Amino acid sequence: MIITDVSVRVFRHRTRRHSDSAGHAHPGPPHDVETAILTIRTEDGDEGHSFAPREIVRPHVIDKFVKKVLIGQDHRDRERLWHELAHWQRGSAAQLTDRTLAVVDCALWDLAGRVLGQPVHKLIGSYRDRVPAYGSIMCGDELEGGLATPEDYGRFAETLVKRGYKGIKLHTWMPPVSWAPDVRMDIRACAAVREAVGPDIALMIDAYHWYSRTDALQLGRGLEKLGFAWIEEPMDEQSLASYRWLAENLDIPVVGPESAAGKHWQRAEWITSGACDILRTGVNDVGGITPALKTMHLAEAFGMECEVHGNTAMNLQVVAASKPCRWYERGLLHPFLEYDDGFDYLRTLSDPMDADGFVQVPDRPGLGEDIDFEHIENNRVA
Ligand SMILES: O=C(O)[C@H](O)[C@@H](O)[C@@H](O)C(=O)NO
Ligand SMILES: [Mg+2]
Repeated sequence: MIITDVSVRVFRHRTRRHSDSAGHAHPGPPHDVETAILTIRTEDGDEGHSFAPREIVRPHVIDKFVKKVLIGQDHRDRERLWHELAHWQRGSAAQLTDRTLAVVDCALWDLAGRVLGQPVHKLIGSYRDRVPAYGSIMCGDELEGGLATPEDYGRFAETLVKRGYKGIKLHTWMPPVSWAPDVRMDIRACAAVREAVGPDIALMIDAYHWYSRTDALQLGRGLEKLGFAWIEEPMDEQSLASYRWLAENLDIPVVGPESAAGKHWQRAEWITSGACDILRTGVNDVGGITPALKTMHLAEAFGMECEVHGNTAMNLQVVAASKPCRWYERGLLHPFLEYDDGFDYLRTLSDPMDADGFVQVPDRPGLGEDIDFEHIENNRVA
């Protein structure tokens, strides 16, 4: 049970996803990227793993904070270890981020699942073994036949419905796209998708994240006419007052916060301030599975739904264990990319979706990732 080591391996893998200057993903030629795998090991030789960008688990962070809290401790004490690590954030000179808390917490949950031979959602106390997915489309671009026009979005949405999705979320155009942001273009893309898929598919938008209150209001009013299920992150989430104002002035549900700092404590403020109609959490956004579950319980206590940000095995485990959550966010998707090709360091998809739009939660132990350790060793860079 006692943790004896925390290690990081950095390896190279191929992808066609490229990040733009605002951090949003777009398709491009295949290229090599580096990813890290954090491993927590016990005296019994048991191991738990979780993936992260290499900077998130760089030696300074692992040696100065993570090892100090974890080494010599009982790996099953996730609640205490999470709080002890979180308390190091205040004095870390902003070096210990919620993302690092998340990768450590996920590796501890993975370890517990592997030791007991159970998927994480069964350890938590599962709610379901399969979850409905919405297709989360990448931000718009200026690629011929990509996501450059409202008609491109409409055509792609038709493809997603044929694939089985019963919900679709549009990330519309944002800088560095030369003419973005543009509320009218956002509404035109949403209208083209509604026209293409008909009234029975749930549609949502995740818009440019720095609109003014009046722009966000205009966008929301336009989406109400199209029967959209929610509007997400149309303004800077640091302004609670702006979201309270928007939620008061719109009928379409406002979802949030996704990127606002403060973990489940900040999400309590959004609920009590009336800043959202549907709450939002995400394992990487709030510091792990442990605080993501706390957020779910908050939402339930206030009679609210709570949607989970992002794909990946750890978010799927939270969705599977949570009644307040309606969807699994499967993406990001683009006409030029085949999402089901997965990653070359995982032997199988962590979130396989059937023709009816349901993702089957893997019954593999832990987070459920089918890790190809041979690929990792053969492509080690550190
Ligand atoms: O903002 C981003 O980097 C992406 O849009 C990403 O977070 C996306 O997954 C999202 O916002 N989903 O809700
Ligand atoms: Mg979002």
